[in-house]
Amino acid sequence: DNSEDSKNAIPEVNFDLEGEHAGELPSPWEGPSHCVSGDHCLYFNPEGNDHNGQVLITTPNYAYFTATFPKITSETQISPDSFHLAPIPGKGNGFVAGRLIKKGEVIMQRQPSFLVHADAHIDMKPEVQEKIYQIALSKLSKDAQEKFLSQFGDGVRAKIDKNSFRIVIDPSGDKESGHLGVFVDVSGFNHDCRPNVHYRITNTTHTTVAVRDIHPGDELTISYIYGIARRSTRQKELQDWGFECTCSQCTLNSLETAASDARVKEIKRLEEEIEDKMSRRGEDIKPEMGGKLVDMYLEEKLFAYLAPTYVRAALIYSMFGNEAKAKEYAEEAVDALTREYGTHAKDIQSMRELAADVKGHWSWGIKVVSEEKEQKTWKLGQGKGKKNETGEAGAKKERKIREKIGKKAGKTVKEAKAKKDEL
Ligand SMILES: C[S@@+](CC[C@H](N)C(=O)[O-])C[C@H]1O[C@@H](n2cnc3c(N)ncnc32)[C@H](O)[C@@H]1O
Repeated sequence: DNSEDSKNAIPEVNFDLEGEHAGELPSPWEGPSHCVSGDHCLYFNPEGNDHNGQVLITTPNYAYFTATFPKITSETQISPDSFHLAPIPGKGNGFVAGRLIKKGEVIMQRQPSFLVHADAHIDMKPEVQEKIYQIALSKLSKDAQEKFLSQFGDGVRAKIDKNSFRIVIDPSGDKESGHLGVFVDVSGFNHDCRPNVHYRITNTTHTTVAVRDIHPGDELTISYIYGIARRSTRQKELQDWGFECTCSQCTLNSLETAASDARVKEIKRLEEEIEDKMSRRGEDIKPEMGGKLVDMYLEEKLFAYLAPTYVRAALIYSMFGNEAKAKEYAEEAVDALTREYGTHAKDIQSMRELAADVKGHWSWGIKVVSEEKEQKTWKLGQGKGKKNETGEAGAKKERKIREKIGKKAGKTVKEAKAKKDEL
């Protein structure tokens, strides 16, 4: 039917970039070549991904952002023959370790082969979408096309649904800038609620890192969801992927499941309590609270989410003047921040300084000092019946510091929580 065809045809237009970044798309990015509804056009980088090509379906401004992102080159990845794709009972294929992969090793770093603005993926008319997706795919190398088509899912759209990662393109975090990125080599990772591999996305670079030692024959897994949740919540979230999770944590017996759910609940309760106390000048905070939280994370095998917990524990122990524990947790924090957020993680410099010189850190002993001061104030108050100014000024200073810590710890936790939006 000709009229249907013309309705669905994608116009071949010579689209002049409009708006803020008109005409600025840096080489070797090409485009736009095909434009569809809502300003969404096709862009292409033939040199991307080792000359296998990268396609992008988005608006001119997001195309500009994406094309200007620097590539991460500082981290190395393990050799590709350290793991291989193999059938995994009940899960299709998955990655299996061929040698011992040590905690902290970077498994792989990739750029997306296919990147589409989430609105375009959701709203585009199916017939038009199928056509522009086919045109986009045809621009990639034969090898990349084969890898794309061998991914799980029926048809291009379903493959994007089941294999893409959510990427926020605008550095300011604007939600409108959500894109779906398909990394053909990353698609082999199956899900586990207690994964041994953590992934992070910086700009558009996808990095996977081992969060514990992975032994030969073990499957390499990532978590598709935010894992610090009770089993029923996790299962519900995984319904979007169309499978019932049978990971080690989801198949615990009923007693063990109850214990795990209770621990998750207690972790959340304690985190809220610490945050609350920190925002109120650390009132009633106990030095062991930070350590207890770390222990519960480890017991619950939450190895992919340790960084904010170690940061908080290190700061609390330092505040209470426990040099050995502050140093121990600060060192763990540096490693965990590197794994989970990369070498430029917020807090990493502060944790390095704390580990290197606990007593020189701004947090050192502030809780001890304030308690001594409080006592002094109390004694003076008893004797003379009036307020002690030094004590008040000290308390004011401490309140400021405490607010700073509260914000710091709170922010890192929120960042971890934001993870659940990914994938
Ligand atoms: C990104 S793909 C992972 C690779 C896939 N197994 C394959 O053979 O290509 C995602 C799909 O793998 C399957 N899968 C992933 N994790 C699973 C799990 N824990 N249990 C069962 N199926 C899983 C689901 O069908 C899911 O939609």
